[in-house]
Amino acid sequence: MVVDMLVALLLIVSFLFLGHWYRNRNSTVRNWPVVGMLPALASNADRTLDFFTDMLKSTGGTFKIIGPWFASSDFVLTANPMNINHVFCKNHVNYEKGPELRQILETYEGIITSDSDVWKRQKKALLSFFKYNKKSAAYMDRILLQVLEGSLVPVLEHFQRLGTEVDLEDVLGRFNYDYMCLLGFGVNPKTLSAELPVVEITEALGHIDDALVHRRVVPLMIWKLQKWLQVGTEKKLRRGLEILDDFAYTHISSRRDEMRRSNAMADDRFDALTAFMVEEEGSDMSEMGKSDKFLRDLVYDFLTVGKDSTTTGLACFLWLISTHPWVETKILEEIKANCPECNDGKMVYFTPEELNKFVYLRAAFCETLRLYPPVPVDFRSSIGPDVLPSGDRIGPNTRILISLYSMGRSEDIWGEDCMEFRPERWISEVGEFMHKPASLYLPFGVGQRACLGKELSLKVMNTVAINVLRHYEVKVVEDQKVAMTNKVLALTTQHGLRVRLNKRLQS
Ligand code: HEM
Repeated sequence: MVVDMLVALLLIVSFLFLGHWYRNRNSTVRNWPVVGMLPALASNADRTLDFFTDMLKSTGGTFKIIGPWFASSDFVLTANPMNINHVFCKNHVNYEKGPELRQILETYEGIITSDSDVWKRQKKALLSFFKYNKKSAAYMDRILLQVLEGSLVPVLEHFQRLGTEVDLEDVLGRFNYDYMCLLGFGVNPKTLSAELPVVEITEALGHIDDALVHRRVVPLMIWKLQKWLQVGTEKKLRRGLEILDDFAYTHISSRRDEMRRSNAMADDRFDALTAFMVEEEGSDMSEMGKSDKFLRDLVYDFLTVGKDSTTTGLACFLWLISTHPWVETKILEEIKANCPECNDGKMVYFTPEELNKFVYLRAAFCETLRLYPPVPVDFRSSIGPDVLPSGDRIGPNTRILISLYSMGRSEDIWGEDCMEFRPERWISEVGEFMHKPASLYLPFGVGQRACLGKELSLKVMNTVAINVLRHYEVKVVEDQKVAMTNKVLALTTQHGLRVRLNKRLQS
């Protein structure tokens, strides 16, 4: 009797298994019973972005990833321009960041993860700062020159004189951090100095990032258990958040004190925190908008949102230029043509209009961000059911991953040479810059949730690039193989960008 039951059970299991195999026999990625596509995802964990790109290539641009049944982690992956336009623009009301992302960040409600009213309030506050008026534009320019002349140049000079190698990504990260602190709270923490000191707050931000990536990839119950036990990345996260809170609240209260004392915003003071506090006064912001927690979340945005993206953009640009000498030659010619008087060794600075004259430089940056978008994958979650232009059906509460990385490497969009770094693809026969439609090229996102710091970061990246390239030849050290992390949240190099700097002879 028992044997009969076992045989029957075996037959049923075999039948189900064969049925499952038959249904999935043509699938690009094997979908196993119980564990779904987890084995394929796990075996490609060190090349997730490239794995996504390969899959999307062989499936026409949209693909459903099935996670283990116990983890409810299925998602739709797409790099189809029409789907992206649909999700970001046409039917954006049906797609939000979703509760899952917020659960990962817990008490922090930064603009990147917020939705509905919280997002509206944060966007209003940030726009009040980013909408350029003369005062804010002058402040942004002044602090950019301050960090460039006061920190970046002396540090690069130091390493050039010593002739030793330096991790340029680390240097650029510190540069951007100091700049963002000045922009965000009017304080220069001077993390960029020749000693490259260990800085508690940036270390804490690193630990927070690691833990958030961990929470994103492991099932919810695993990280909740680790949190409860206070082990691994969860332990570091807790400490990191304490340091961050301390940092943010100290700045908020000292700024409130300053404002109470002076009762006005000094003309030379146009950091975001001060701007938000001024905006608070008598504004229609709710009590929540006026709270210290709201300001803390905005401080967190400033410390995280743009700093790493700008660093990655610049580091990848300088790496690609150093490995494509013919591109470097053209950029140097363009710099010389546009500022013939720039031979005195001083920093040069350009307005956005003047930067438009640097057609080849602009093309080289577009090409860099095409191949290495600092935000490689964007997330959305559906509210109700929908049908994508590709014909794929979307259920309610479905996670959608939009691979900007795969889009930038799509043969259908960029042609057979899509993997080549070729700035010329952005320049017309008459030498003019050729724009690409926002539905095909969107390293800064598109639609309602597009990047608010795009203009600012382009200005910073172009200004730094021009000044570094004018003064130094950047040589990647021979034994370093530069590779990207392939993580979906943010692109960075795996082992930094170790370079030597040779002084350029001014001609
Ligand atoms: C190379 C540099 C940068 C890149 C590639 C980049 C890219 C992006 C992308 C793709 C998004 C859209 C995210 C989404 O749709 O979910 C975004 C959003 C955002 N970015 Fe950037 N960013 C950069 C620099 C900056 C800087 C320097 C700042 C601020 C100083 C900034 C502020 C923001 C903000 C506030 C949002 C949120 C907009 C919203 O959700 O309404 N970004 N960025």
